[in-house]
Amino acid sequence: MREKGRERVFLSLGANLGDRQGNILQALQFLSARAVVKKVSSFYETDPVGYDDQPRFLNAVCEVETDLEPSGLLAFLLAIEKRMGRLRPFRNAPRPIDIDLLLYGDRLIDEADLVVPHPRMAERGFVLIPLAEIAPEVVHPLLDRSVASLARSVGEKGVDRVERGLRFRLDRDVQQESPRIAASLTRVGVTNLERVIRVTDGGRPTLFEATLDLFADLGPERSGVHMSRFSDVLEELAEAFSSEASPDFESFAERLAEAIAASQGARYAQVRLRARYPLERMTPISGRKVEELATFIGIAASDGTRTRRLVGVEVDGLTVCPCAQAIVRGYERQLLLDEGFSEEEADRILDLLPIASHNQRGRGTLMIGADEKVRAEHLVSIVEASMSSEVYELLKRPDEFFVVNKAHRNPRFVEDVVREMLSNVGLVYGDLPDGAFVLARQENLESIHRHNAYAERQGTLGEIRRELNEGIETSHHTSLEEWLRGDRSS
Ligand SMILES: Nc1ncnc2c1ncn2[C@@H]1O[C@H](COP(=O)(O)OP(=O)(O)OP(=O)(O)O)[C@@H](O)[C@H]1O
Ligand SMILES: Nc1nc2c(c(=O)[nH]1)N=C(CO)CN2
Repeated sequence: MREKGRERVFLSLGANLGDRQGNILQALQFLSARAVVKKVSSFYETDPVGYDDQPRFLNAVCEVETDLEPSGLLAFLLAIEKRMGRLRPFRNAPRPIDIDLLLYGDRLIDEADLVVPHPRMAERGFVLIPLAEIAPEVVHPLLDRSVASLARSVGEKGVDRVERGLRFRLDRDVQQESPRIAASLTRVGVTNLERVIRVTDGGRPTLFEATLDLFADLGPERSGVHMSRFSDVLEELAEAFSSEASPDFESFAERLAEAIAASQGARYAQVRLRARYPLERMTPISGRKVEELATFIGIAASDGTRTRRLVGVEVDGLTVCPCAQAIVRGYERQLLLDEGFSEEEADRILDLLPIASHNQRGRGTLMIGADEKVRAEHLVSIVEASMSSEVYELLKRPDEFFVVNKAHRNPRFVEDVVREMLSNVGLVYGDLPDGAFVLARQENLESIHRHNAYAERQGTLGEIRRELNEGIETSHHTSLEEWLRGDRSS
């Protein structure tokens, strides 16, 4: 957004010596050191005006925002020209770069070394045609005519729009050639692509810094995917999304997977997205509002006709080791017996008091794949309820005691946490079909070891329900990849 009262400033750039495109881009880069370049027109190849016996020009126009006053800006432009090797052997001589100040808001300046609007702009097609492209409605303050109208008057003769790019001949499309070894590949693509994406959460558009992995499959007959198309599709979609109502991370991933399948001509495309999401929470005892960040995960896969999607979360919590707690309890019981307490008294005392153990930060992951909408915020609560205790960024003393006490009353191994998650999912999502998918994972950063403890269950809700409700062990655990690729009716 333009700051209130800030004037729109337009510059023209021209070059007809050396690497003309490189020179204009270099000048724009230098300009960015003291101004914000808001818009740049296309590049135009133009007939020389004034002194004919010289090479054709490359011209462009840009709009900048700057806090430099006109005289300071002119000095800056001249300094850039000089820095880029501009000599002035005679008027209208060929030059690696020329930067003119066309318009500075509505200001009229007529000084010895600066005239604004630029005195010759209204008769120059190489200025007006690119200017009309980025600011047709702007009015020339002396002539009181719009740029579009001035451009129409001078016409486009001798001003030809050119594509930017390095000149090279693409004789071969290497990615489309046959590979030496004809094996198909399961997933090929880009990982760790970082982008700011916009999600309209409840009508309010919010920016998220997301990390994306984008994949397509590759047939045995093609040597490669089109890497650049992955991010092309992403940019287009990110733009389209900003104007749409209430999509979420999973639908972003879903549309992206569909667009990748189409753009790559792939039979299978997969998108994995992670973003940090702020959650408003309340501390347990002091009731203070705190904001916490959880990791939201969106995964989608498309075969061009059908798309499967998952929503997931990754949440940190606290787990207390049941094994160490049992050892401590046994030790304390003996101490009490040695002090003369009866067995009954010792057990009563130990039932009453919290028992020490080692505890650690655990990372729980829960993902659900279904056509039905599943809210990631709800999954956060399921994961937290499955550990010994949830954790908080900020705790007052009574809150701290609450967490420590709760955790020691609920000792859990990684296996317990995963099983709790499965049971809680069964409880909360009784209405989801058997074909829905669940991944529950817990990794504990053990405090008394250097290694981590890990447990995981993947499977369809049907498989999990058969075990939980009917006690029938399912020998096959449908994996995430299988579910994403396969038939959901299982
Ligand atoms: N609006 C303006 N933008 C840039 N330079 C200007 C402007 N008004 C006056 N000048 C003066 O013109 C001088 C010569 O400029 P320059 O050598 O770039 O001219 P040119 O590009 O060859 O010709 P033209 O001015 O017709 O584009 C600059 O040193 C500057 O002081
Ligand atoms: N086509 C074209 N002709 C010119 C140009 C220019 O940038 N493009 N600049 C000039 C002096 O500023 C003189 N003539």
